[in-house]
Amino acid sequence: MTAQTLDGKAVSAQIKSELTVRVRALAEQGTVPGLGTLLVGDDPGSTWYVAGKHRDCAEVGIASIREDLPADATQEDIEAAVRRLNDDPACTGYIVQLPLPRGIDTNRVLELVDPEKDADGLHPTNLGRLVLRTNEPVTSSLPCTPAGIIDLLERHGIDLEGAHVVVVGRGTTVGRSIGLLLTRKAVNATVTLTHTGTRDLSTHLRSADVIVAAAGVPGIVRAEDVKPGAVVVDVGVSRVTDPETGTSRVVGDVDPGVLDVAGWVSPNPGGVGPMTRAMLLANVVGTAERQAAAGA
Ligand SMILES: Nc1nc2c(c(=O)[nH]1)N[C@@H](CN(C=O)c1ccc(C(=O)N[C@@H](CCC(=O)O)C(=O)O)cc1)CN2
Repeated sequence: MTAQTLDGKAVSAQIKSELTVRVRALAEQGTVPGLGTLLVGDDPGSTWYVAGKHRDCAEVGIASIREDLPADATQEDIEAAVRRLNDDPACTGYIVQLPLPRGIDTNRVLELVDPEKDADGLHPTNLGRLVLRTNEPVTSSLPCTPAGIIDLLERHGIDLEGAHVVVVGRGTTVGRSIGLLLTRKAVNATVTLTHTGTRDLSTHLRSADVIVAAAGVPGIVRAEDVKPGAVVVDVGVSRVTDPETGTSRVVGDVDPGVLDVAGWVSPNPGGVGPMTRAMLLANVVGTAERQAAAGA
C-alpha cells in the first residue's frame, strides 16, 4: 500500500481563497482585518515564520502590524509591546511569536493578550471556552495547528465520528489542545493523549485509526506501530545536521516506512505547516468580523 497524501498546501490555498471573499465583505462595511506580530530577538526560524505570516496577510488583503524587539528586551519592554497591540484599533488580532528568549516569563506575557485579539487561540480564556462549551458553536479563536489538522482531515473526507485518535506529545500548541477540539460533539472522536511517560506507546499506536505525531522526536512513529490503512498526521519539526556535509534539514516524527502501511499521511513539509498558517489568517478574519459586529 502507498498512502495517499493529506495535501496541506492545496487545502490552505483553498482556505485563503475563501478568506479573500470574507475580507472583501468586511471591506464593504469599512473594516480591514489587521494581524499584529510581536517578535523578540533575531532567531532565523522565528524571523522566517513571522515574515511568512505577513506575506500570507498580503495575499488575502489583511493589514500587517509589526512589533519587533531586540533579543535583550526586558519583561517590561515585551509587556509594553503587548499593551500597544491591545490598544491599537488597526490590529484586530495578533500573536506573540514563540519561543520568547530565555528568562522571559512567557505565560505572564501570553495572559496579558486581550482574549478577543488572541489570533493563536491559546489564551487561557479561549482554551477555557473550549473546555466549557463542548456543544455550542465556537465564537472565539481556535488553536491554529489543531484546527488546521481537523480541517485537513475533514476536507479529505476522513470521518472522525467515533474514530480513535492517538496523539503523541503533550505540548500546549498541539498535544494538549487538540483533544479539546476532537472531543467536541461536532467532531466526536475518542482521544488518547500519549507522552514521554507513556508505557508501551506501540500498543496505543497500533489501536489508532488516526495518529497525530507531535512529539518533536524524529521517527517516533514507526511502520510496525501503524495499523494498515490508518491516517497519520506528522506535526514534528526537528532540525537534524548531517555530520558529513554539515548541512541541516527539518525532519518530522513519522518514519518514511509508514507510507507503505498507512492509508493517508500528511507530508512534512507541505502538510500541517501551511494549515497552521491558514488557520491563523482565519482567526484574524474571525476577530475582525466579531469586532465589526460588536461595533455595528
Ligand atoms: N505564536 C506562535 N509561535 C509559534 C507557532 C505558532 O503556531 N504560534 N508555531 C511554530 C512556528 N510556526 C508558526 O509560528 C510555523 C512553523 C512552520 C510552518 C510551515 O509552514 N512550515 C512549512 C515548512 C517550512 C520549512 O521548509 O522550513 C511546512 O510545514 O510545509 C508554519 C508555521 C513555533 N512558534
